[in-house]
Amino acid sequence: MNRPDKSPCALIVMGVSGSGKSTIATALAERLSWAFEDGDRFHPASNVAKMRAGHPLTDEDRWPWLEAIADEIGRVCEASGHVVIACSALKRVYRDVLLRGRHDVRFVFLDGSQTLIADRLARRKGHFMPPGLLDSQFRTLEPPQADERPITVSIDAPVETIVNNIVAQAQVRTQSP
Ligand SMILES: Nc1ncnc2c1ncn2[C@@H]1O[C@H](COP(=O)(O)OP(=O)(O)O)[C@@H](O)[C@H]1O
Ligand SMILES: O=C(O)[C@H](O)[C@@H](O)[C@H](O)[C@H](O)COP(=O)(O)O
Repeated sequence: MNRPDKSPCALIVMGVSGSGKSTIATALAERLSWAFEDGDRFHPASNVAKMRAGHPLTDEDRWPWLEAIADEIGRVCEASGHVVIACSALKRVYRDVLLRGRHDVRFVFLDGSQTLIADRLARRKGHFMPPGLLDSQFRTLEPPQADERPITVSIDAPVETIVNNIVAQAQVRTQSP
């Protein structure tokens, strides 16, 4: 018998660079009155320097980063808190590291074409991640499968519409608008 799904204590907004993770996660956290965490802050400086120099990360680069985010999820959830985290979580094995077997964490997959995302990245200012790494991001991306119970939303819409679509699927309590 499937274990009943607990209402989530954490939502991980995932997708390739430029898909809108930080933007959507911030707006979603505000709508839900949950905490927001940008997964980028858990990177060691060496990872940021590597990406800034135009080199994709390897699995070995990502394990400590993913474990640090999983630790934060555990801290928040064990304290009965709630958090929206922006984290690319490109591969299924990365998502397994983040979950640590929990049933009260769900992934929100920001789904969009490479063309649309490249256009948005071309206009983004002041971020360390070069648009030239987008090809590598899509090559690495393993879209979540049905058994991962993702909340999948198209990014080809205004931010508020995307947030509404997430809330409608996530079965979370919201502040009255
Ligand atoms: N729904 C949207 N419509 C239009 N522009 C968006 C939307 N979501 C994000 N953006 C813009 O796209 C760029 C990438 O968004 P960002 O949140 O930085 O993505 P990520 O955190 O996944 O790298 C930013 O310049 C942001 O302002
Ligand atoms: O390779 C990865 O696993 C991801 O790219 C990740 O390491 C990086 O933190 C973000 O992608 C930063 O860039 P964005 O904020 O543009 O996603």
